[in-house]
Amino acid sequence: MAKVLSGAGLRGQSAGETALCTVGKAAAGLTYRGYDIDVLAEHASFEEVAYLLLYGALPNRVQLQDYEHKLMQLRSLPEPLKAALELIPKDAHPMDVMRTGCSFLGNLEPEQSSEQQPFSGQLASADRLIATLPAMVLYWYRFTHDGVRIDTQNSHVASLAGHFLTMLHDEEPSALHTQVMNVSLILYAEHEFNASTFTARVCASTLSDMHSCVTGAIGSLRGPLHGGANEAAMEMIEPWQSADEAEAALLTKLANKEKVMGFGHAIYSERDPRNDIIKKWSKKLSEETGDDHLYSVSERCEAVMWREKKLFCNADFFHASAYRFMGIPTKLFTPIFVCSRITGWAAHVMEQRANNRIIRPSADYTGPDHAEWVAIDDRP
Ligand SMILES: CC(=O)SCCNC(=O)CCNC(=O)[C@H](O)C(C)(C)COP(=O)(O)OP(=O)(O)OC[C@H]1O[C@@H](n2cnc3c(N)ncnc32)[C@H](O)[C@@H]1OP(=O)(O)O
Ligand SMILES: O=C([O-])CC(=O)C(=O)O
Repeated sequence: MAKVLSGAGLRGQSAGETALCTVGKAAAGLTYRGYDIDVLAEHASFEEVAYLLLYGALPNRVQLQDYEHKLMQLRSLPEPLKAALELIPKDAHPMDVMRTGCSFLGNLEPEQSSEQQPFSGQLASADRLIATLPAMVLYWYRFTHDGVRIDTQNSHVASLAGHFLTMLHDEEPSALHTQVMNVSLILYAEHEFNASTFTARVCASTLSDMHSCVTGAIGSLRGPLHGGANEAAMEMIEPWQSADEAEAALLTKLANKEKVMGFGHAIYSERDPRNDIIKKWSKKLSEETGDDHLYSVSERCEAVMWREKKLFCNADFFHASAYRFMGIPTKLFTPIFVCSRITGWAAHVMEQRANNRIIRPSADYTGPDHAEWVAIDDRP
């Protein structure tokens, strides 16, 4: 399943060790701490997966209840953070809001660390970010778009999946929507040395703080070649009213050598194991909402891309339609990825710190051998 990897972008080079995740390994595929992604998506809650990644093992019933309770208690945003979020303009991108929110929280509640106990507060900071990142983006979104100041504590909704949708829609989601959101958060939680996680690890390797690592990672996730692809995929498919229209438009894109967002992967060669899972849920939501074209447009895109280019849907493509069926605005798609991947990022930061050496690769120099100094007045 893994590609033959070579060339630029550090592709195919091991940049360190991890016990958190396998991606594209023969006979292993995608696993979190040894647990298969299909099994986790079928049986686990996002909170269980977060606990597994951060605390090292699946929680028992009491540990899970305690953890859920703890995350619920941590949901409130400090007043100065709310005030800062209210200053961010409505047309800002929500990923930039999250980047600022994370960084601002780092000023208000810096990660605890001392000479005697370096990074003693790392788990507390990670849990606080898991609990507040959904609130940060939705507090800002609802304030700037709907003129309301939402209650981010939301103490009657236990799951983070339900909490997110409740803050967005002002009503508790259906069991189906809570389940799909829960699965989505599990699928996005962790993926080895992807670009944003590697950003976090590089930052951690300088012995920087958790909020700096996560702020940097949010910036890396934002781009359309990484997490931003779920939004770009939605923007692409949204105007297409039928599968035939989608096929014609896609063929034109390919003829023009355009990149098609939501397809291809740096590591997987034939399939992204997360796609089958989210695709199944997208289909279910399409049936539930009475959708008459978005799912069939998406399916046709998948067929055309495979037929023409042997390119397959990555995790992002069917997330686009699934989120749309749940009434989630496109610009909140990548922020949901953040709400999930914070678990993987924080686990990697802690893993890097536990066996650290500053990450500092070399470069192949391609500039001039020797340049003669020219006085400023003599320069062309
Ligand atoms: C959750 C995630 O972050 S998953 C990734 C989300 N990103 C996207 O969906 C963006 C679209 N996809 C891409 O840009 C790429 O497939 C990436 C960034 C994911 C991986 O990049 P790479 O590892 O460099 O891709 P790879 O080496 O397989 O590319 C091989 C060829 O296929 C082409 N290709 C790869 N993906 C696509 C695509 N989505 N559309 C069109 N052509 C593509 C490349 O342009 C390249 O062609 P070339 O050799 O003529 O230059
Ligand atoms: O692994 C990657 O390069 C990108 C990806 O799918 C992820 O981060 O989930």
